[in-house]
Amino acid sequence: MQIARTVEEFRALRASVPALGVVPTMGFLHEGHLSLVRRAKAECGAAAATIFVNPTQFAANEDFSTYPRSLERDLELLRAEGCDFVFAPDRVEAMYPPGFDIRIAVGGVTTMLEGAVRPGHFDGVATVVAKLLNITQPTRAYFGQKDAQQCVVVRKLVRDLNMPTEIVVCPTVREADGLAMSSRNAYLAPAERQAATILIRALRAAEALFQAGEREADALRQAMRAVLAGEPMAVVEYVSAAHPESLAELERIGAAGALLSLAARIGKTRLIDNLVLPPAG
Ligand SMILES: Nc1ncnc2c1ncn2[C@@H]1O[C@H](COP(=O)(O)OP(=O)(O)OP(=O)(O)O)[C@@H](O)[C@H]1O
Ligand SMILES: CC(C)(CO)[C@@H](O)C(=O)[O-]
Ligand code: BAL
Repeated sequence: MQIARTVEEFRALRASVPALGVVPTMGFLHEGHLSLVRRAKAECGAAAATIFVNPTQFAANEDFSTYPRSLERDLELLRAEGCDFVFAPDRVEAMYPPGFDIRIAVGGVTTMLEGAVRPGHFDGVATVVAKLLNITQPTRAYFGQKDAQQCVVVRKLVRDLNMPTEIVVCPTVREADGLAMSSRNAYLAPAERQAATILIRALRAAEALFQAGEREADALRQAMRAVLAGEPMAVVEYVSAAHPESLAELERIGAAGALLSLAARIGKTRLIDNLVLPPAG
């Protein structure tokens, strides 16, 4: 596995393979990230991961400075997966040199859900993903369904800017008790870790209602809220039953299916999760 610490170093590595699958990450890797690397390697022949905790997607009150970091361990895990290349910029200035003055605002799909709670977050994500895709020039880039709105934003970014990379969205990898794997789970104290399963339990309650024939979106949102209310440690930020592409809140679940999603704080830790209700037929 070869490690590039600068854009120039990565470009030299990129030129050595015909096709490349790229997995953008912020590091502190877990099985969710590794599942993406495995798929990139299987589908493209060569795989690369990027590791960069991007300051521009964190608001001033968020956890940029405390975000967990573990480069040596991450590199070991990637090596064990047969990852070919890693782009891990050695300083923030490698991505944002003096005079850097561009922000990409993707528009409509960034205003709700995560975008409403984290203003400016998706400008930071879209800008850094555009840079990472330009730097790594992937045949395909792999993202996790856990960050569902991010997937919608990235697909739109690539489509609207005619970027020649195919975006692949991969299933959310979960712990045995259903908790979606996330680097931020490391913040949870043992009692909080237990309480955190309330997110997937709320989503599954709404999914079960849907499977039993319920099509009123309000009933599904209510079902999620009711389950979340049973966990005193959970402070709910939003629950949503939205159109899977426009992310607009639905009145009824129609032929397109729906994205059920939610965000809650457990103590100081902010967690998100979602489930997709499939399209009809
Ligand atoms: N449980 C998971 N299953 C599948 N993919 C995941 C999972 N968790 C994260 N990913 C994906 O890995 C990529 C990098 O995510 P990131 O480094 O932010 O990790 P994270 O665990 O989501 O961290 P955070 O705690 O910041 O949400 C993203 O495309 C993300 O959707
Ligand atoms: C896509 C990403 C690597 C951009 O910083 C980040 O938002 C993430 O890890 O999901
Ligand atoms: N996994 C999405 C990155 C973030 O929360 O900033």
